[in-house]
Amino acid sequence: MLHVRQVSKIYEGKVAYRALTDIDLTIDDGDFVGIMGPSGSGKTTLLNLIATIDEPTTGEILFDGKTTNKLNKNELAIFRRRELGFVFQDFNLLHTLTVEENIVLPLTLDGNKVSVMKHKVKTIAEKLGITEIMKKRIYEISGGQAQRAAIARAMIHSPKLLLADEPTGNLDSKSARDVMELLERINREQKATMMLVTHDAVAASYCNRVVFIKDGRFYTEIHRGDNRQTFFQKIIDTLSLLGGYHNDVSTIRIP
Ligand SMILES: Nc1ncnc2c1ncn2[C@@H]1O[C@H](COP(=O)(O)OP(=O)(O)OP(=O)(O)O)[C@@H](O)[C@H]1O
Repeated sequence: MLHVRQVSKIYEGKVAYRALTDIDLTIDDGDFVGIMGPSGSGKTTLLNLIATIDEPTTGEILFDGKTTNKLNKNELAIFRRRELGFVFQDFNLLHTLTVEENIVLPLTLDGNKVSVMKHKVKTIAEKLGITEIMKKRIYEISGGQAQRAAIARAMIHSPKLLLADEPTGNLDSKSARDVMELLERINREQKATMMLVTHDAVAASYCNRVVFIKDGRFYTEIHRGDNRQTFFQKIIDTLSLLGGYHNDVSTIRIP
């Protein structure tokens, strides 16, 4: 589905900064990929390039065979709205709207029929276990519920790829686990393809594989297999080899 080919990113400025160098990454349909690396290693840069929020300096990104960095502004807007779903650390929900209004927003923007929207909202709310909070406003719900609502909003148009940037970063460990279990279930049951950037080894252990980057370059990749506990341990071991993670390791959550 997604091919990142020899992608490099240099931020131009008074002093040019090379954030990514020769990154290759393939994401197949139904994959659940975690991206980890020390602070400043280029994770968000990579996510932004895949999300078409920013363009690579060299290299190309192919989505279903199409080079996304060659699309014009209009095509990009449609591509982002139809093919991608986004989940952020701070949820990015509109506080004065209800959960339901937030979730339906992407469909409203795309001019869907009211009856179709109602049906989709109901179905996704049931799937994500948030039916009882649909009429509440965002400031009335917990962080964990807000992230579920954000996932519902990101998934309502059945995107081909769901991108998440630190989706558990603002959650306590119980809510973080609930959110990751939810993402894992959506990945398994709906074969939804997902990529998430995280500092959290527990969150990463729910992925099928984790790609590590260091100083903007590919470092290594590990696969989950059957046992999440063993995978968690492998992630911790890789992070300690990677270095630059001292602060994070000291506050790491126990799975
Ligand atoms: N718009 C920009 N202009 C210049 N430099 C930038 C820009 N965005 C990011 N950088 C630099 O590129 C490097 C990679 O940043 P990036 O945000 O991708 O790292 P990260 O791995 O996501 O870090 P963190 O885990 O702290 O979020 C950093 O050194 C950052 O300062």
